[in-house]
Amino acid sequence: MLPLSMLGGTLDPVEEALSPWQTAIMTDLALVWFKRDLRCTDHAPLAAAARCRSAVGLYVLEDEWLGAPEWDPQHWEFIRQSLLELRDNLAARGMPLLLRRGAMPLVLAQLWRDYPFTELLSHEETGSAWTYARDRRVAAWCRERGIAWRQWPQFGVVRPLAQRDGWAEAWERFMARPPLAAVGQLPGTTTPLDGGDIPSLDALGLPAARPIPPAGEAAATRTLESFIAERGSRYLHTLSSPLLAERGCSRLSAHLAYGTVSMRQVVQRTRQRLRELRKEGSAEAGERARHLRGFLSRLHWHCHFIQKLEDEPASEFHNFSRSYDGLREDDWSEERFLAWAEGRTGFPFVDACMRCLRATGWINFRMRAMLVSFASYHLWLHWRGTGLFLARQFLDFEPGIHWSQMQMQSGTTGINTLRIYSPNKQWADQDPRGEFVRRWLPEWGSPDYPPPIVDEQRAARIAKERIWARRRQPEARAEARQVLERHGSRKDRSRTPRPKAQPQPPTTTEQLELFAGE
Ligand SMILES: Cc1cc2nc3c(=O)[nH]c(=O)nc-3n(C[C@H](O)[C@H](O)[C@H](O)COP(=O)(O)OP(=O)(O)OC[C@H]3O[C@@H](n4cnc5c(N)ncnc54)[C@H](O)[C@@H]3O)c2cc1C
Repeated sequence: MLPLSMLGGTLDPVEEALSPWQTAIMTDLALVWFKRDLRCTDHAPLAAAARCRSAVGLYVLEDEWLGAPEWDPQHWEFIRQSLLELRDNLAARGMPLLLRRGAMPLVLAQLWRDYPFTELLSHEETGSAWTYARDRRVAAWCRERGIAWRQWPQFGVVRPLAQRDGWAEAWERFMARPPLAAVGQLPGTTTPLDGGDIPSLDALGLPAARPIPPAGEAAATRTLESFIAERGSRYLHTLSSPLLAERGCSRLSAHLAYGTVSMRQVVQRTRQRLRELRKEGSAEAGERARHLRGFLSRLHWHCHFIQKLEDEPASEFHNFSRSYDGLREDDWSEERFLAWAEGRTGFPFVDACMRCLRATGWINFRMRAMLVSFASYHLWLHWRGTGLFLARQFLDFEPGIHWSQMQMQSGTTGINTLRIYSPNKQWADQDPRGEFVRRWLPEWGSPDYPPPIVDEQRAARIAKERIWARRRQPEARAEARQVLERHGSRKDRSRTPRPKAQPQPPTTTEQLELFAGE
């Protein structure tokens, strides 16, 4: 695999990613492999394909993905709708988009017989373990045939990253570069190739998906524009409430996860709006800008979290801090898990959040954190099992963010502030009139609604004691420093090394914020 990093420098990103000999052979047959980058704009592989003698697009519906434990029908439905639009957009530019189903690299081998491509062009992918393994197979297959596989980063994720220092500066350089305009004309091919159907779930014999929001590049642009122009004007005030966040958050996560918009487009559009607001100069403009700056910092987090999985792929399966191994592994209870997953724990706000998520495929950050905190602390369930279930519920499943967040909210990173959310305090804060609970939990207050599955105070206290027992150990403290060195944001670092007195566990179970500042 060629280590092509576009971070840094001032050249055109496509040229910059290619050495002179590579540029010289760009007159050959190219195959653009679309993965989680279903767009025409700011797409480096497509821009490179525009310079080739012939180019064809490919999307592979992989059997391995369909069988993965994190897969859900809604994921394919979003991709399918995006592909339908992408195929039209590429056809208008003269390039066919082929759809194939099967295993990689077998699909490539079959296609290569009819269309002997010399270049495979794609974005880098930081995905689940099976995608790393598949990419290694594809790389070997390409190498054996002398096919050049060129990959470009699509976020501010650096491959390979020697160390975290300087990462934020690299992110900034990447985001500051002008997005690549949508290519005007693509070379296409004269070889007759079967386009292949973009199959519905029904045609695949798979269960129907829950309703999803509009997919594709045009919908991503509309969503971004409505947020920047109007919906985001009170962003920070709406973030935490499941009632307000639905409209007040950007709702771009699925678009970012499937690449129907690039992170750089979102960052630059936000910055453009910030410049306009600065020119306006009014107090109202200043307030709007404050909210958009809060949004901008979350875009940075997106890549910060994905970088963790890029640097430590095993974090999908193992605790970031191995000192926490064995903490919950033997305590899985299918009964507690099902009560949580089906929204019948007897904690109305937890259950309403779960029902909302299951119906819509989305819920805001704070409620995701509360759902995981409740499962990991009060129900003492291991994050891997609950994380797979949530991955299926989230339309926006993004492995790098997901597994890092699952571990953060379960207290196994060793470096983050631990929060045990009190479900009842969250309810009082975020849904004081009970509107959200009534909407999603119609049986609440009736005899059909179950009593609490656990004693909240007691369960939180026991969880706290168990975590503290680990966290206090010298090995855990030593390991935390290593995790911080490898994965920590350098902003965190300025808060971290303060020598502190031995901390004492708090006595309240309200929104426990343990180890703040570690
Ligand atoms: C346990 C858990 C699992 C999560 N799993 C995912 C996931 O699989 N995919 C995913 O996209 N987000 C995940 N998040 C982060 C966050 O909840 C969602 O990104 C956000 O709710 C999506 O809605 P939005 O696009 O309207 O967000 P906005 O608030 O409008 O944020 C804009 C974008 O910034 C990024 N972002 C926002 N918050 C975070 C965060 N805390 N960490 C990293 N990036 C962030 C996302 O790309 C998001 O689309 C998870 C959070 C938790 C607590």
